[in-house]
Amino acid sequence: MRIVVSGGGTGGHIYPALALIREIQKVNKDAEFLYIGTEQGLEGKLVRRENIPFESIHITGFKRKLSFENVKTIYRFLKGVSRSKKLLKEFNADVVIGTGGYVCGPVVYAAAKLGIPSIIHEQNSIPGLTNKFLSRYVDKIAICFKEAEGFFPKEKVVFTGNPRASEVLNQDGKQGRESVGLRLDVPAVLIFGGSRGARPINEAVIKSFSEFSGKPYQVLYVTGDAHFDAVKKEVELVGSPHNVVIKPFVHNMPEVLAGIDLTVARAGATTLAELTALGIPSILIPSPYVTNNHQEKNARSLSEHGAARLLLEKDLTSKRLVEEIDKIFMDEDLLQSMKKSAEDLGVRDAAGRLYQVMIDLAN
Ligand SMILES: CC(=O)N[C@H]1[C@@H](OP(=O)(O)OP(=O)(O)OC[C@H]2O[C@@H](n3ccc(=O)[nH]c3=O)[C@H](O)[C@@H]2O)O[C@H](CO)[C@@H](O)[C@@H]1O
Repeated sequence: MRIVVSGGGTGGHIYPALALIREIQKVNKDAEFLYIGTEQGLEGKLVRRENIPFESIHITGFKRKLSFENVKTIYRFLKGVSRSKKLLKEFNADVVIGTGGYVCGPVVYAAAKLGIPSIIHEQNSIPGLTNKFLSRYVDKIAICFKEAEGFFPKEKVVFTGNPRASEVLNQDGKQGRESVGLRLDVPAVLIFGGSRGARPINEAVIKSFSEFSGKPYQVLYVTGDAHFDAVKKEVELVGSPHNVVIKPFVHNMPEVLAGIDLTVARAGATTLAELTALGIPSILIPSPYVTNNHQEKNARSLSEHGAARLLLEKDLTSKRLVEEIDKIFMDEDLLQSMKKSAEDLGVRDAAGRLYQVMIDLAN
């Protein structure tokens, strides 16, 4: 099968695409892949690291306000469609899947216009602009939250879950801990703000450093690549406790997650798919800066089930952050019940389900 995958901008769209590719490679040695992304997004870097054939197109997103930029965006979209058509024909694609981000717009639209079977994968509980637009043209829409169903034509929707949930399974947590310098004998909390890091979380974490120093747990704090230098400067001023490990980005997240007892994170949909697949309790601080506040809705679907505790950014202080972590670590019953509730929500066979949708369509 010749498969074109497109998805970009942030890790939340790219990691599900990569997970899907890796899972298909395991079961179908003859499958061939072409990834179409942009040069500006994280995908150029992440996909090339995996030695997957990569082609790029130039595209930007629509501004919600009326502006001349939107005229340029329409022009880039049309140019992107024509380049995508050329790439799809040259590659002779059997099926095309978009996992989100602006770049999927022209690629998946071009596939639909050429009559190539097409799918979009919506990770979130509320879809973004690109997927809403594409839903009119594609053959199937794979979703990860039941709440997303109502936004799409009913007959096209299929619940698959997020392929990243399958990829994080069966990893070696001991190796994960050792790879980032965490001790093996003390509980560990991972704190990170999505694939790009989040300044409000960074600010609260740095202010918590003095409190962390006496705690019976250790902290793996991932700042996000772009924030690392600024954080390092501030940390030099306040000093870093011996039980806090600081990293700009973690490339082996599946392995690291396998060694983690509790997570503090934004509520990006792919992160949530990983946490539920592994049954990791979490404190979720949804980003209020995303379309239709979709992260809060993502987060509530876990917190209402007892799998996570919700901490809104407006209530985030260093004191509250440490209190929330302590509350869970000091109460073994709470920790275990959150673990179990998270596990109940995991869709661990998501990659296989999504691949099956692709096979059915291509045939
Ligand atoms: C600001 C924004 O628009 N965020 C969106 C983006 O989030 P974002 O890109 O942050 O996506 P997620 O939180 O869903 O996923 C992050 C991914 O990056 C990985 N990771 C993260 C940090 C790190 O150091 N190493 C690493 O590998 C995580 O394990 C996960 O696989 O896409 C998500 C999925 O559509 C959306 O729900 C989010 O609202």
